[in-house]
Amino acid sequence: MALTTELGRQLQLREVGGILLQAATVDNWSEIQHFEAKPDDLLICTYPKSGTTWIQEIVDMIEQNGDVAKCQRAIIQHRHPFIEWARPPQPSGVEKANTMPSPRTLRTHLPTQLLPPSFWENNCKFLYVARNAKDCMVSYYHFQRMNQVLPDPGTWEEYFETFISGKVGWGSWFDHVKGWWEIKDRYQVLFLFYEDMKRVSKGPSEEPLQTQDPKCEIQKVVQFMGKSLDETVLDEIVQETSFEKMKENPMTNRSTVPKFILDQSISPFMRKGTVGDWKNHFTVAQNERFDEIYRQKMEGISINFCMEL
Ligand SMILES: Nc1ncnc2c1ncn2[C@@H]1O[C@H](COP(=O)(O)O)[C@@H](OP(=O)(O)O)[C@H]1O
Ligand SMILES: CCc1ccc(OS(=O)(=O)O)cc1
Repeated sequence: MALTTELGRQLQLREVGGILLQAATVDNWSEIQHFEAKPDDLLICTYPKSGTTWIQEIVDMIEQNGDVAKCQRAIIQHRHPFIEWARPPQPSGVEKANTMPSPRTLRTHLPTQLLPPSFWENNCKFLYVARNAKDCMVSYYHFQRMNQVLPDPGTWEEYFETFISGKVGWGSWFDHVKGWWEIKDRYQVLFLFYEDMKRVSKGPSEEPLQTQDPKCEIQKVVQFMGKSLDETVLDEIVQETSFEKMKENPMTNRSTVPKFILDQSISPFMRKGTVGDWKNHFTVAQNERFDEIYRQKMEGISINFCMEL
């Protein structure tokens, strides 16, 4: 039984263009590549574990003009079709998107080179959220521990090697972030950072004014979406999309996903939601090695990540 389970976990990822994806996604690749985007589509793009669920909830709250009850209409995974998602016999992400009325908000973890070409051809809006690589690695490690349909991550030391070699679902963090950063001025891209969304605003004596202050970043999203919201609605969105609220919200915390898929007794989906948890995982030697690899892989890229707040 243990062997079957282990084999089942190991067989879930296959490559397309050198990028590991879920096997069912690869089986459905032709349908995904032929997906017909529309000019008014908004695509939420992230590398896994970068705050996808958080930005989805923010976007939905904006779309619903801050109406909390409307955001409770469905679990977050069902509100924005995940275009490369396939798990037969459930409808695929493409099928869900095709039946959705416009204007549509969709989501993807695909790197730029694997995105269905129609998104570029239709000059769609892309909302990209990036998270620093070290916290992303930590979050992905715990996610693979609790996600029973993904490969077992092994020990932290083993996972460190797996992650830097890009042998994880959706490929290398470095290539993903670089790819989206490099196209951002040629297309309609709003490029946000998880760390900016978490930044605490300080008072005159450096005292924290709030536990979390993503209002400025939320305002950027509102403008990007071509909307305008009152200050009180913005404040409501800040409150409702805080880590603490979303951790308790069954529509966002994945508590409806069965334990044989996501075992939250191993690690909760809403785990810590902080910047800098990597310091509790990286050894000094791993940190030095990672920084050197980062320098090499991100050479010439003018992107700055905040590693602690
Ligand atoms: N409202 C929120 N504020 C801050 N972090 C959040 C959040 N909602 C989810 N997250 C964090 O985002 C990560 C999941 O990302 P994704 O949705 O892309 O899978 C998890 O990180 P941690 O594992 O570091 O806690 C999760 O806790
Ligand atoms: C292949 C790993 C993986 C990563 C993320 C997934 O979905 S979600 O972003 O948590 O909804 C699924 C599989």
